[in-house]
Amino acid sequence: MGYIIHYLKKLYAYSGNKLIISVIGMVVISLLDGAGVFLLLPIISASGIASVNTGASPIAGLLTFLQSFPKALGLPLILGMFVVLMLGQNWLQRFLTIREATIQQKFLRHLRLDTYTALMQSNWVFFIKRRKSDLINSLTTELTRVGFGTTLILQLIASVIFTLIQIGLAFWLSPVMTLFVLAFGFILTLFSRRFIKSAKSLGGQTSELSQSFLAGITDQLGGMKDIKSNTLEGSRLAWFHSLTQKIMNEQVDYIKLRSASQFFYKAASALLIASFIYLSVTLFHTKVEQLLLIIVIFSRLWPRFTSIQSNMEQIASSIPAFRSLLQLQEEFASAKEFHTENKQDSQAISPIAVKYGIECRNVSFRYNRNEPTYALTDINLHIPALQMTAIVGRSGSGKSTLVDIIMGLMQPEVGQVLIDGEPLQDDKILSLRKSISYVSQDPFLFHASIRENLLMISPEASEGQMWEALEFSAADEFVRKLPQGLDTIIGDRGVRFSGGERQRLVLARAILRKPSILVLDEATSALDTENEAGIQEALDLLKGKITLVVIAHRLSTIRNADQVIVLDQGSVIQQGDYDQLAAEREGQFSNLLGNQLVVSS
Ligand SMILES: Nc1ncnc2c1ncn2[C@@H]1O[C@H](COP(=O)(O)OP(=O)(O)OP(=O)(O)O)[C@@H](O)[C@H]1O
Repeated sequence: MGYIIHYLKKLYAYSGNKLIISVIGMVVISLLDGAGVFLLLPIISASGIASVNTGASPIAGLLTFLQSFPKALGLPLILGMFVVLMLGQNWLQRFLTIREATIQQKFLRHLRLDTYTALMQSNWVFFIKRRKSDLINSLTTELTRVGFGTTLILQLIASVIFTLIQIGLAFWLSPVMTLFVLAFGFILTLFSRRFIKSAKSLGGQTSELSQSFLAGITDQLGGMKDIKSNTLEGSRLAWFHSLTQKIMNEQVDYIKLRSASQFFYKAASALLIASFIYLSVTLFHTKVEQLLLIIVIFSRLWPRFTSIQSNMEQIASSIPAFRSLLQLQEEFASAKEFHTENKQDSQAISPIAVKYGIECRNVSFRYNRNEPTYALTDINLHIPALQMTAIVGRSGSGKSTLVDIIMGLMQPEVGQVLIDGEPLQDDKILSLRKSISYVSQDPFLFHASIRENLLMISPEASEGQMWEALEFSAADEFVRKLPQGLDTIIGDRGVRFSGGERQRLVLARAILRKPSILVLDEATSALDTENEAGIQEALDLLKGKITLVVIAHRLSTIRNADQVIVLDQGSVIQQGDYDQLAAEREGQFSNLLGNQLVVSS
């Protein structure tokens, strides 16, 4: 329940007085509806269908007033009042429906924006610990369920207000009968708790199943080539069969539950009305006009009772979604990377110009603090400004982890990173990030044109600057050959281009930003030797102008590095320039070099 109250408070904080006005509108509608019911008596009386004793009725005054009119005028007058009342009520209802829908949609958008902004502001560690598909599920399915749940709560509030006002009117007419009906309603509520509990548990299953469904589908679409080439279709289909069966069963169970509760309520209502009329006539000797009004009120009220019950079941089933979204938002809050108050603040932070260099002092890092294995242990190194530093080592030796720490994407568990002697923290991280261009092992391109991909990183770039960047990364030739040139749309994750072409496009994008630090993590691994040599020459021209950090498996690409750092099992085992390390016969570097010469010969 706490989760729901949290979102209701958010809704109130967001929509404020608009929500209060809506609630007041609901009260007015309920009162108008009640007034319409009360008018039934004068209608019956004035039409002469039945003789109604008006003496005991709370609206006796109105009846006496109407009786002062000639008979021919009385009925049209009262019917006219009835029509005006109903029109007013329905107009107000329409107005409120649109208003509520607008509040709800705006709130849903606000929720989406809030959540997505928090996601964007979370640190990198948050993302490496989370399954991507779980995040997608939370941002789509769960968030929509929360939005829908909030709508249901508003409907519930409307129903409760309507019910309370109608009960008040009924109480005014006949306290004894009303208490009788309320006692009956109370007993039913006790039974309804069972239904609500089951609905909540089914809602939990919905969350789990939709999470597994999305995770599986995302995995399989990502690995389709492996599935096809290794004939794994059968086992994947078996998984799909079993999961869809569970989803189907869960949905059917939910419908069964809801229809069972609806049946229970409707059966109870038939029983109630029968015993109610029987008791009214035999025991309480209720007057005809009172009985008539109470029957009308309760026959309208009972469906509301049922809809309250149904709303509560639906809300209960969406509680797990409320819970998971709230937990996610709490995780976002604790993973917030920068505590700059607003966009202007973060825009005001300018890129850093590294003068002397970046230093790692006694840096150790573990991905999981509950496990003993360190990805980096006691790293001490210096990356001089405006020079090229290469990081090499066997697969899994910690190269990417080291670069992530240097870029401030992850914080060391022990030790610190210093930029020109100052610790890398808070605003400094953002400053550093603004001066870095990073190209990863798996280059990412947006599903947009080449031009848009380039402009995304440097909106001011001219056509000439874009071609210059493409020339730098040896991509100009193949882009020129494309019929649409710069306006060619890059397919999903760049599938329209080969791995090497993608790498070159991403490199062009990185260089277009005019970074003062360029970090290349296996950024040329998919290139042929000719293209790689071209890029090598271009990088050599950057020496002395920007700080270059290059991770490379292919050691030929780092021949001109000013400094080479060799990592092994998370520790620096060698450090020096290329020729010096190549000359250390016992060192791992000459070993790696020897292996590559054997492979390439
Ligand atoms: N997200 C992660 N969670 C847990 N452990 C990780 C994670 N990423 C990397 N590791 C572990 O940290 C160690 C260093 O990994 P890292 O990716 O830095 O190595 P690398 O030298 O860049 O490897 P490669 O050359 O294969 O890219 C490895 O043992 C790896 O299993």
